[in-house]
Amino acid sequence: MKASVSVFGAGSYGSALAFCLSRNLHPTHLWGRNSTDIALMQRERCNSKYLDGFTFPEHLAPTGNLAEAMAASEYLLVVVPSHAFADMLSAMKPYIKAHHKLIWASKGLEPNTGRLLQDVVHDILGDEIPRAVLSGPTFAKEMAAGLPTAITLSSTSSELASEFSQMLHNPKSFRVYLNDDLIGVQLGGAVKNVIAIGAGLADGLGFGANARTALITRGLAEMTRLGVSLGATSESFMGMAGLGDLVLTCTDNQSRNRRFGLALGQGLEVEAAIASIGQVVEGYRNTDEVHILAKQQGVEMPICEQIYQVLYHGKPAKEAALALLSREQTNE
Ligand SMILES: NC(=O)C1=CN([C@@H]2O[C@H](COP(=O)(O)OP(=O)(O)OC[C@H]3O[C@@H](n4cnc5c(N)ncnc54)[C@H](OP(=O)(O)O)[C@@H]3O)[C@@H](O)[C@H]2O)C=CC1
Ligand SMILES: O=C(CO)COP(=O)(O)O
Repeated sequence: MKASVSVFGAGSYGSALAFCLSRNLHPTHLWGRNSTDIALMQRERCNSKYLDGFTFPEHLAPTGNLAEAMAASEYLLVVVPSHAFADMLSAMKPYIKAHHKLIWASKGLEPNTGRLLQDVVHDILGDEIPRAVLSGPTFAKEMAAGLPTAITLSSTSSELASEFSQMLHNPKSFRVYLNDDLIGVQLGGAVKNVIAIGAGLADGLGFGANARTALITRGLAEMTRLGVSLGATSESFMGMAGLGDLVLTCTDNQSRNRRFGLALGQGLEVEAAIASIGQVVEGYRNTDEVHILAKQQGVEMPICEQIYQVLYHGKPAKEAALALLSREQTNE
């Protein structure tokens, strides 16, 4: 009998990861907070709200019962939006047992403080529970469809890294890379969301491939500077969770952050643009969080700063672009 996993967060990504695990024959419990949605998933064997058109594999069981999901598995995979991460851990805490291991795939930082999600785990669950983070260029729909995908797993426990990477790995479709730089892997997933908004904005304004590529390249430099200031290694940002995810989300319209930027560039107001996406747009909050963190660290992030000005202070996007172009010349 293969090890079972409980996935917390039945949105598009939680469901897609549950597909990968259950296809590998791991009994997979997909917990969601909305009992009506869960009942529908149990009846239809499909998450028509977030991942329509994909029939659940046999080993995937949706549940709305938190106690049951916690008791069913040793491996707990949290995939709620980052702003709900702390509440999710607090709800799970009363059911945590000594054998549990925690993995999260939420991309973002703590709202209002810009702290890494590892610090939220430390505050709520302490240091005993083995922990790992998943990040990388992985659109939910392509994973659910079983299309070839690679991801990064980072853990403080080599045992957990090895166990969970084997559980996810599928020789036909899913490749897992290990990276022991927990900080770099988490930070890449948050900052790329901000830059993807910028790439969408640039494209929405009708700027071309040159502008988009400049944003990706200089965005990578900003992400790396911030990460290194926090203790990450610069090499991590050249991997799946850095450059990989940055390129994916800046260049493909499956990205909700990019589509949000496109909508803004085409003239929609922030709230209307978010509403038009219909799923989580992590980068909106991440922009504020990265802004806080960059200030704290004394790290210059001109692209992120201009995106912050557009989203939170109503600066016209064209003015923001001009502010970037007219900066004093500098070395790469
Ligand atoms: N989708 C993707 O391709 C990828 C997503 N990610 C990351 O995964 C995380 C989740 O995103 P994703 O699944 O795409 O988002 P979706 O918008 O598709 O779904 C969000 C899910 O989270 C649930 N949720 C929201 N708030 C809470 C809460 N307080 N407690 C419990 N559940 C909650 C929602 O429930 P309800 O329906 O009731 O609101 C919904 O099921 C994000 O951090 C994202 O960056 C990472 C890689 C790829
Ligand atoms: O993180 C993602 C792919 O790796 C998903 O990106 P979006 O949240 O922009 O859709």
